Amino acid sequence: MAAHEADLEAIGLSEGLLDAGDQLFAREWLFEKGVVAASGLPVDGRIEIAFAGRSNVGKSSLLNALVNQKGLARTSNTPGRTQELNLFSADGMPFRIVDMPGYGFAKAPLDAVEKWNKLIRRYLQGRVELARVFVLIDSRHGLKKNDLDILKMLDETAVSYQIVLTKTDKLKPGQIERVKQSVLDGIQRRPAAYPFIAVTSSEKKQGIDTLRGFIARLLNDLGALQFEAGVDDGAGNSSSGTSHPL
Ligand SMILES: Nc1nc2c(ncn2[C@@H]2O[C@H](COP(=O)(O)OP(=O)(O)OP(=O)(O)O)[C@@H](O)[C@H]2O)c(=O)[nH]1
Ligand SMILES: [Mg+2]
Repeated sequence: MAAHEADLEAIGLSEGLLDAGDQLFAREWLFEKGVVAASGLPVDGRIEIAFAGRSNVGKSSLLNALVNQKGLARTSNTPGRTQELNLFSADGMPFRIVDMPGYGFAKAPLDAVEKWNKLIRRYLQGRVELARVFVLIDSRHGLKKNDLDILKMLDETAVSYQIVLTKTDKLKPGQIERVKQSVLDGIQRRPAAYPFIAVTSSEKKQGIDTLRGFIARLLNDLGALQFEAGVDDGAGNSSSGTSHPL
């Protein structure tokens, strides 16, 4: 097995899953709707994958990098840009992506921030369609108290989540390794945490293909999609390339 394949397998991925992930996001993704209260959420049963994190951590930017469409989700230097649950979908895809308002400090009136916090908690705790939360952590800051509060809540409600370090273009490789290790220590023994930290930069488009691969794996594991992307074994038999348990 090539070193690259072994590296992928170690994190639960494969070439087939990376290809499948690329295919998912080669389509045109569209803004579907903005929701200010849980009662406004769709009832079509489609799987949801949400981006959560402190204000300004880079949720909307990461979503744009994922779908490879620059201005799809609105981004801003001012914390508190995303103020609703913004739903994005693509034709023929059995899942949608949800860009969430941030928690923590925001340049917005206190009552607005409280309303978002309520909406965030309500959504993360009570949405059966929610299959995975990517919890974004700014690589310069690491896990903070309000991140830990969210992780605890997700553990208690058994919503599967995965940590994504953002803005790693702002750090040196050694610094990235240190924050990655400290975050990994912080999620040890957390029941709902996926045991791998994704290292990304939306600015430099780093780690985005890995993230797509994780989404492909999730959909495959849920039985929502079966990928054709195959790995030929040399004898003319093609395996799915998606059958790598952790
Ligand atoms: N250097 C760098 N800057 C980034 C990266 N991702 C996002 N940013 C910047 O960080 C700021 C916040 O990005 P957003 O994507 O709006 O963050 P958000 O988490 O959606 O913010 P809220 O919606 O306000 O909670 C913007 O100025 C982005 O340009 C990155 O990978 N590298
Ligand atoms: Mg945003």
